Amino acid sequence: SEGRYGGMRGGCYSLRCVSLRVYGPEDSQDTVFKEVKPLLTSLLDGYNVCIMAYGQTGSGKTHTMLGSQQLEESSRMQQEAQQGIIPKAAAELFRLISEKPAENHTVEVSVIEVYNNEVFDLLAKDGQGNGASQRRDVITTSSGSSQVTCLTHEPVCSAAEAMQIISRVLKRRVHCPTLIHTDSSRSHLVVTLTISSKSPNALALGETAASSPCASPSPSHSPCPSPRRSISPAPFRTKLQLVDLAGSECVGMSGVSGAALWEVSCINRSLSSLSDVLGALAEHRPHVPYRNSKLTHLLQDAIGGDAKLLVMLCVSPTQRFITESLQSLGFGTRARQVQKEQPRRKSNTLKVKRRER
Ligand SMILES: Nc1ncnc2c1ncn2[C@@H]1O[C@H](COP(=O)(O)OP(=O)(O)OP(=O)(O)O)[C@@H](O)[C@H]1O
Repeated sequence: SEGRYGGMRGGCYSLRCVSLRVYGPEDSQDTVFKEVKPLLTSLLDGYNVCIMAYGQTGSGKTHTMLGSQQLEESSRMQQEAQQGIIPKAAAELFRLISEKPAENHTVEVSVIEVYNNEVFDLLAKDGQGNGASQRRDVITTSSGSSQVTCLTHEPVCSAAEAMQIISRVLKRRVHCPTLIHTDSSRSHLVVTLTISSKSPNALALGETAASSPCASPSPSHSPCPSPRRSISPAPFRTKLQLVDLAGSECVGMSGVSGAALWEVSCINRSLSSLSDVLGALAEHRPHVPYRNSKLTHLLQDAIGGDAKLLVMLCVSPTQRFITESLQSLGFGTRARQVQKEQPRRKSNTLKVKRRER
């Protein structure tokens, strides 16, 4: 098979591993999504969920997470079949919500890019109200969780609306052609769907959700700089984090230079920090170096916290990339060695805390 992925169409060029399962080139996006789907039910049951795609540059992470973007002339059904995990998960989430009592759940979307070890809010607007990504800080709150300050959250009432917003800002994500991949993403992308669920018995202790975002369509912002404590009844919130990591790459093979070389070095360093964090968690080390990179600080709760985490490994089937493939499989092995604490239900957590008061 060919050694380059960039620009090739029609076939499948990656192996995608979900949990202990391996998907080959003949497996469709729908088949892969079937594995992911049951996790989404957990969101409405009160759990945080994170789905992350990891692999070398050009191995199919964006294809897996977002899907094919070159299908303008194909039918709606073909387009839907080619969608990746993000649009399919958004559709499934709203389908699940439609089965629940009306107006019990509201959804907000936020989109973050981690580029050159800086966090950018892709939904931010400038002083004139025009879309312009803004740099943000990641902080650790008093409860020990990580939070992006002043992050823009846009309320959405359907999967189509969520995808419209995401597609609009994806144009701002940094791309650069390399010898391996003509449209290579140079940043990590984190799309978050935050679900606020009404729970009449719950008292908010820390995070409070914006009230009925669809009734008031203006974007809200996360607390700036730290969350306020409230004792008024409030919905509990769960997060679906969908992460398309930038690809690990060997500088010699990608043939980049100048500013692009600095990008590669930032990508490789942040991915190696992610691997170090997994190593520290797997070995139960007392110190986990979350703060060694913005990426790991940002994803701290998903990697080491109480979220349900699914890592999708994208691996090239070609012999030319055997070293990179082994490195990716090593990353997957580390991820599997992490004994995460039992995922915690947000609704239960609030009720337990309430009883303790
Ligand atoms: N399973 C697949 N089926 C069909 N096409 C695929 C598949 N996996 C990857 N491709 C194609 O291969 C090319 C590279 O894939 P993609 O952009 O997803 O790589 P990537 O891992 O996100 O790369 P980078 O890290 O450099 O951004 C794209 O043209 C994509 O459509």
